Order: sequence, then C-alpha cells, then structure tokens
Amino acid sequence: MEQASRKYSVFDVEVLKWELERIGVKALHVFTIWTHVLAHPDTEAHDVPGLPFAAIDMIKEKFKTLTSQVKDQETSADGTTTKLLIQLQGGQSVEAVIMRHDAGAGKYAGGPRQGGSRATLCVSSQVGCQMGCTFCATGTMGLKGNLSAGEIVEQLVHASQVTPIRNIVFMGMGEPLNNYKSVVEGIQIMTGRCFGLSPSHITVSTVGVIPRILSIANDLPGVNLALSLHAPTQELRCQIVPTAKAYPLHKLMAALNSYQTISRRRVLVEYVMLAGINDSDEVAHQLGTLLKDHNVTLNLIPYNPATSSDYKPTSQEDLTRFQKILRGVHGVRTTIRQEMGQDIAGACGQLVISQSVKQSPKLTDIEDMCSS
Ligand SMILES: C[S@@+](CC[C@H](N)C(=O)[O-])C[C@H]1O[C@@H](n2cnc3c(N)ncnc32)[C@H](O)[C@@H]1O
Ligand code: SF4
Repeated sequence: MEQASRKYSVFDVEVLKWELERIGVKALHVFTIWTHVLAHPDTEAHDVPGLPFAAIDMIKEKFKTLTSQVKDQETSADGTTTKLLIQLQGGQSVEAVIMRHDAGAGKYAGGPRQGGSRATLCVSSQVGCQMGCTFCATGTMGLKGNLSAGEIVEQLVHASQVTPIRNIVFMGMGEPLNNYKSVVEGIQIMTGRCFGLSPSHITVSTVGVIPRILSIANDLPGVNLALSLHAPTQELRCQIVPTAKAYPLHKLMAALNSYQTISRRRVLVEYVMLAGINDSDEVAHQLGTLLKDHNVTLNLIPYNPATSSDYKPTSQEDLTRFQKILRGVHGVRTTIRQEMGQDIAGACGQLVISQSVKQSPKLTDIEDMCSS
C-alpha cells in the first residue's frame, strides 16, 4: 500500500534490486536475503551474514523482513480450510485462504492437517475492488488500495508457515489484472529459485480486463488463466458485470482466442450460478454454443449469498441440470466448484472489511461472502 512513511518488504524485488544496485551492491544478494528471511522469519533482513555494510544500512533504513502480519487464523472443523486475516502496513487488511484438497471431510477433524501435499492458497491482490460485480461483496467496497508485489508474496510466506503450499489462485479480494505490475512481479518471485512454485500451479482469475489478458500470455508463460464469465450474451452480462460495457463479450472472446493462440493453455471459465438470472435451460444452450469450440473447462460456482445483493443460489438440482446440458448436449467440460470451509465462512473469495484491524481484530469483523 502507498503511504508516506512506508518501509518496503524485502520481497518488493524491483525496489530491493534497484536500491542495492544504487549503492553498488550486486542484485545477486537478493536471493541470499530471501533465503535467510525464509529460514529465519523472525529475524530482520539486515541480519543476513555476509552482506556489505552499505547494504545493511540501506536495508535497515528502507526495508522490513515482512511488512504484514497474521492477525487471526481460523481452521474449519474438518481441517480442510484455514483462513488467515493479514494486516498490511498502514492498518488495512486482506484475507488469504489455505485449502487442503486431499483432506477428506472428517478425515482431519480436530485440527489442521500438517504437511498437506496439495494445499492451495487463495491470495488477494487488492484491498477492495473497483469493478462492482453485482453479486460480489468485495465490489461494494470500491478500491481501497493495491497490494505491492511484496505484500502479495508475503501471503505465501505466512501460509507456508501453516502448511506447504503447492498451488496459488488469485481469487481473493481484488481484480489482479488491475494491479498488473505487482501481480506479475509477485508471481515471478513465487516461481523463482526461492519459492520454486511451478507456473502451471498458479492461476490468475480475471473478470476480463481485455488488454491485460493479451499481456499475461507473454509476461507469465505457463501460468493459468481463469475468466469470470457469468453470462453467455452481452445483454445478460451487462446486468451482472457492469464492466462488460467497457469490455464487451465479443471482444472478450476474441481476447480469449488470442490468449490461447499464444499460451496454448486450457482456460478455466468461472460462472456464478444465480437463480432465475443465468441458470435457465435457454441460457445453458447459449453458453454451450459460445464455449463448445474453445479449449476451456467451465466451472459452475454455487452463489454464496452476499448481504449487498438480492440474488438467490441456484438449487442443487438445477445446477446438475445445467451441467448436464453443457456436458451432454454441447460437450463442454463442466465441473461444479466444491465449497470448502463453510463453517468458517467459506474458502477464498469475497470479503468486506467492515472496520480497520488496528485494534484486536477478529475474523468475525469480516463478512466473508466467499464461494469456491
Ligand atoms: C473474488 S473474485 C477475484 C478474482 C477476479 N476479480 C475475478 O472476478 O475473477 C474470484 C471468483 O469469485 C467469484 N465470486 C464473487 N462473488 C461471489 C459470490 N457471491 N458467490 C460465488 N462466487 C463469487 C467471482 O465471480 C470470481 O470468479
Ligand atoms: S468478482 Fe472479482 S472483479 Fe468482480 S467485484 Fe468481485 S473481486 Fe472485483
């Protein structure tokens, strides 16, 4: 977050490299600093052995090991989901959610599973969001700020202290492609030597910021794209997703084509199921016709009621019927998103920060409208 007296995170790589180079210290030291910080998260970056004095003084003055801290942590009764409330420099907060896919319901009841091999971390890229999707609680906040690359990476650092993380999804608060530079830098760090995550285990979810969809294929090769579509026609999409007016459906589908020409990757199409709005048989056929010739997996997301909207979730029966039309008639690979951690108010996704967490925050201070 931008503020006058801020210190940078040591994971704000471009700033750290630039400041090191400015005082004549090789940027190679970045890796040494990170390795030290990850091995000793409680010590300061300037304690790193072997750093030149000039670098130590500069780091003391301008950088912190971690600029954010976990203020609360809650795990679902079945042990599958852990939600971290993370306070940023300046007092605002975001949420990051750990989901353990191989922890069967009840199997790990009584506590979080340690050492889970397939854990996915859902990260936030912004505080709030300016896109205003009508079903999304985060959208009602407006945009409060962009996370720096360091603040994005720090969510991984915090989560890794709970359990090893294998996958990252940018499906928390915010529109990642509206904070493009930080998201790209953050992912480059996550897939670099220190964290070593595979690009194919990272997914960036967007509501459809068309110019950036084209950039991401070049800037983040191997990283997955998820596209939040929610409607098969321009008219219906405009009702649900206001930014569809600026980024119309025909241009979005053209951007999807261009992305896939460059990346050659299957895209996850997300579709929040809203009863009586976008879940009829007619809409299912329109969606099937739109998607059948694309290399996509359609992911139907059960709507999680948000206080800010009057939408109702589609029934289980209608969800299955919708899926059958897409699969059976149009041959579109279609999955239904499994909800996890409902007893702790959902997995990764929507949240509204109802107050600053400067004073003893509780997760109950947050209304989490997460799906997933
Ligand atoms: C919170 S968004 C963040 C990423 C990005 N801004 C986007 O829209 O794709 C992640 C996913 O959650 C979905 N979502 C938002 N509000 C929801 C709700 N109330 N119920 C279910 N899913 C929701 C979005 O449609 C999107 O697919
Ligand atoms: S769904 Fe995504 S783009 Fe839309 S308001 Fe929520 S966070 Fe923003």
